Amino acid sequence: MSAAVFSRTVTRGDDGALSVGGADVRELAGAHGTPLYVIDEVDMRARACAFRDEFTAAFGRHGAKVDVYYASKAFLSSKVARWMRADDLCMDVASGGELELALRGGMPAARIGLHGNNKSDAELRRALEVGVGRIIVDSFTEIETLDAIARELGAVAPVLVRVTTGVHAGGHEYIATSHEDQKFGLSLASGAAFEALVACQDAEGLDLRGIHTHIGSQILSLEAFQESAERMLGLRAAFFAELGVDLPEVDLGGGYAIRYTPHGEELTPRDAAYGMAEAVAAALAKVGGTWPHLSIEPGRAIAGPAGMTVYRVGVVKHVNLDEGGERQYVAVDGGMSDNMRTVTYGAEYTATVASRLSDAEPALSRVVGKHCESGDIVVRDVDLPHDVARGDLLAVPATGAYGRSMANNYNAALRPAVVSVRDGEASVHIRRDTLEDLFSWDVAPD
Ligand SMILES: Cc1ncc(COP(=O)(O)O)c(C=O)c1O
Ligand SMILES: N[C@@H](CCCC[NH3+])C(=O)O
Repeated sequence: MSAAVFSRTVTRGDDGALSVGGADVRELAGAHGTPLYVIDEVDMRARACAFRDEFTAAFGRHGAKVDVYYASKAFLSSKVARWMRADDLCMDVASGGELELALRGGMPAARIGLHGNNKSDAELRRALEVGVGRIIVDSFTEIETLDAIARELGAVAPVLVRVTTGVHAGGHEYIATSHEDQKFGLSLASGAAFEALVACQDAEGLDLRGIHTHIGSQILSLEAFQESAERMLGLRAAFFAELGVDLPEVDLGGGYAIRYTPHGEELTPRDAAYGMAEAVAAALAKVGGTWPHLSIEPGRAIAGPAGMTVYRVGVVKHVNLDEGGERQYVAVDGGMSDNMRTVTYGAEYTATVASRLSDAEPALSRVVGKHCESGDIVVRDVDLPHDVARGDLLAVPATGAYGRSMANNYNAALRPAVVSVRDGEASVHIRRDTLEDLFSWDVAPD
């Protein structure tokens, strides 16, 4: 078993079966069906608390405050919102739907930040009506629109301006978000970010609280975060120099890398916290300014390692390779409908037989789904025992983030359930789609 990749309560029993949170995966699969996303509650909440505590301690040494906003796009259910509220985190939502789920779970609106590069009028209005703590404005159009809606409602919208710092970082082009040529934010280099700050400062319906940046996702390098912190504080210092306004808040986004495979690497909350606190201290020493109230937005690093997907093996094929040798194709009962990350970003995962021990020879294997695409791959390369067979359970670790939240109904697939486990008890967060769900979306002919 790839112990380093599975969540902290995962163990393998004498009969070879995995258990998580004190529950046997065979029983979980029997009770809830497969594919099944299983969240280790202890692990996920420990990760959330580690970000909270390490950042509080690292920035506290400088007398500064930090809030941790869990980036709910990684995985959201109202139960998760309840955990985050109980563990004193705040929450980042990226749509009206995520906002409603966060509120449903009891997350106080004042602890919610609303993101989005193209928020609708209805989303902005709703955010103001419920009183979200911050709206991260992403364009001049949004600044104008939000100002108008706020004034119409007799409200003042607390805003941060999303800044594109030009730092290129992230595990894949599609998840890098702070280089110039992409859709998010307002450019630091072109002066658009500065101009947006002035526009927010001048708008009667807006209360300019500060600046935000998110450089990308699955980032290992502290240097990228350090560079972005320095550029952000430089912008804040320039704004102070020109307008005499000391922006109180700076949000440095999420993006901390996790380990997906035994040879993968991660950026731990501790290394991230102390690295970033030192970076902010160094930047302030260089560009000047008071310590702002900081915030960060980890998503993947809280939810990802805490989750696994349990599949049932259906068909196993052995295929000859051009270069010699063979590959074992292990087809499971899900695929690109429950894990879009392999096909979208070429993401790497690992897998293990979860229902028994095997002393068969390892075989070069590829775990594939049941969809009508040859790119429907869950795990591109992994050693699995040569006797893996129909009926076995397979567990793929580190699928807690961007698994269920990016799941889809391709080939009219029924999206899997999500359960969390703790002390042997399972709790359903999201139930499996049913045929009735499919029929309810389909408008049948008269
Ligand atoms: C604005 C913003 N904040 C936070 C995140 C969370 O990123 P991650 O899950 O990599 O921590 C994202 C997604 O990349 C994002 O777009
Ligand atoms: N969905 C992406 C991360 C992008 C997050 C949102 N900015 C992933 O699975 O890696």
